[in-house]
Amino acid sequence: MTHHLQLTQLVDACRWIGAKGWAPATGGNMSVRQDDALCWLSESGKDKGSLTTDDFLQVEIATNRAPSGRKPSAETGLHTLIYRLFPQANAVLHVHTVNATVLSRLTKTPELSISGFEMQKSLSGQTTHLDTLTIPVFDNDQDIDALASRIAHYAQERPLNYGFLLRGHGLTCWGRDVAEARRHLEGLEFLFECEMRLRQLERL
Ligand SMILES: CSCCC(=O)C(=O)COP(=O)(O)O
Ligand SMILES: [Zn+2]
Repeated sequence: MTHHLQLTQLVDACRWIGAKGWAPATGGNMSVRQDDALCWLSESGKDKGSLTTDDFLQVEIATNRAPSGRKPSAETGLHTLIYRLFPQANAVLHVHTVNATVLSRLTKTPELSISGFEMQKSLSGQTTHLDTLTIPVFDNDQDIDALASRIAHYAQERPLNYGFLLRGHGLTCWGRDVAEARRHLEGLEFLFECEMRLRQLERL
């Protein structure tokens, strides 16, 4: 599928994310890969629920530079890191959901473990609720280069699939195309909601 079609699908995904309330107050950023060298990233500071194709900027994956001179997302360095680390990743979605924000703060350890849910199978490669899903949780950082280095270091040591949490900040996830990235986002968010509700009820 050409990147033009993927960009149209990404715009649809952004509207869906906005309607879900997962990108409040300009939070979140989204991208698709064009090829090995370039991706299209949302412009910084815009309401991500009402973007058009004109609100996406071409960015060099190797350098984070935007040839247009316009300002791509403040979190450009995380998108390009994912495209460098995972050649099969072609779409990246970053959202500020309440569940991701709160659960990442409740998780004091470097990883969130989730098991026992049928919906784990919404994530590619997962075949049973009996497996334990491991989602890394990285401390948030305003220094995106430093944050990207920590994530790259983690990926050298441990499997990094589907996505990661940024503590007190949100979820970044990806897929082979926009449809898979959307499914991973919806599946992970469902699992986070279940985990949150279970924890609340278990404290009663
Ligand atoms: C009020 S959102 C704070 C910045 C952020 O975390 C985000 O996801 C949006 O930043 P961008 O530069 O992509 O608009
Ligand atoms: Zn963010």
